[in-house]
Amino acid sequence: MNIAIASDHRGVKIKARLVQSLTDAGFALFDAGTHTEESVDYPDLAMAVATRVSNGDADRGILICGTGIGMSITANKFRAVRAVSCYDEVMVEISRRHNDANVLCLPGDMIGDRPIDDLVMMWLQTEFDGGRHSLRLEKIAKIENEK
Ligand SMILES: O=C(CO)[C@H](O)[C@H](O)[C@H](O)COP(=O)(O)O
Repeated sequence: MNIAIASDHRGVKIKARLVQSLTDAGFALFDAGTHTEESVDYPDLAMAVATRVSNGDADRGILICGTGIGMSITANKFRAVRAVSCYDEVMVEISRRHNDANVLCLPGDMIGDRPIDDLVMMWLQTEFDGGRHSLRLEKIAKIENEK
């Protein structure tokens, strides 16, 4: 699985930890930055990841800002991107099983030093349920195509 990852200055430490653990776990990662705590604008980083997910260069995207909200607002502007902003276990799992979410946006300010690897791994490994949920995703795609 190819994963594109990026953060703004508020998520840069968590991104560094995730890059290490996901690489150790054998995932192919494209790290779009940022690499320092110097202030940057989250739309630039979200665009770098969402473009790759949208055009198929990445299977999944992971974005981290202070809340995850700015990243998800931006990423959802891109065709075929289904970005979710959550880090509670149930929400993360359902975002895969029901919504086939392909971009996970995490809140760096709330995570702090807490371990996040298991949650991200669960998101990466949980399959989409399909069935009735596929029909709903088709409706979302139709809205996107008719815009
Ligand atoms: O997009 C956000 C809020 O929804 C993120 O939390 C950003 O990281 C935040 O807005 C950046 O704010 P800063 O004061 O410039 O660090």
